[in-house]
Amino acid sequence: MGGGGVGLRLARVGARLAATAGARQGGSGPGSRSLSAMSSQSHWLTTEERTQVLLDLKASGWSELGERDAIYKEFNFKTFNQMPYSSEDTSSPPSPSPLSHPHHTVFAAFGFMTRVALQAEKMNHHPEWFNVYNKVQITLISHDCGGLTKRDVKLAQFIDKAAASV
Ligand SMILES: C[C@H](O)[C@H](O)[C@H]1CNC2=NC(N)=NC(=O)C2=N1
Repeated sequence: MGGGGVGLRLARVGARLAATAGARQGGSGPGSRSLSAMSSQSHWLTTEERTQVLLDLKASGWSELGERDAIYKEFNFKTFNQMPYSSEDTSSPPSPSPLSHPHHTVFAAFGFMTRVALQAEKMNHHPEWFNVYNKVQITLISHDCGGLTKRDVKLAQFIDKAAASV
């Protein structure tokens, strides 16, 4: 997918300028930026940072969404990472073996999503995602900023690590 087009780029620049203008306002009376605006502003990427991280993220399978300033990636799990019986259980595994069970991929996707969900809670930054069986589609965007920020990059990097360790 392309870079989002001129309209989106202009919207992004507009959002940044608005954030900067808010920051310049300062003060504590009405019209000054809120605490959340202050913290979200610090999450914006510089143009240089953005170029570099997007290169890295695209190399690992993320793409920019056309309609919003967000990134997207689809994960398909094939490996089995979670036994549907206790690992302490010394009895023989259920038959047929979970390794050959068509649903083993569902457990892998669940394990992955659980890790990501815990990290998202820790960061107070949450993915938009869709899961069916072994497929997980993820969109990352900072809703409060209306675009891609450092928080999305950090979460994307965590997600890639979590997927690799399933
Ligand atoms: C109230 C709460 O802090 C906010 O809704 C947080 C939660 N998680 C979030 N996640 C994302 N991706 N964007 C946000 O703006 C966001 N805001």
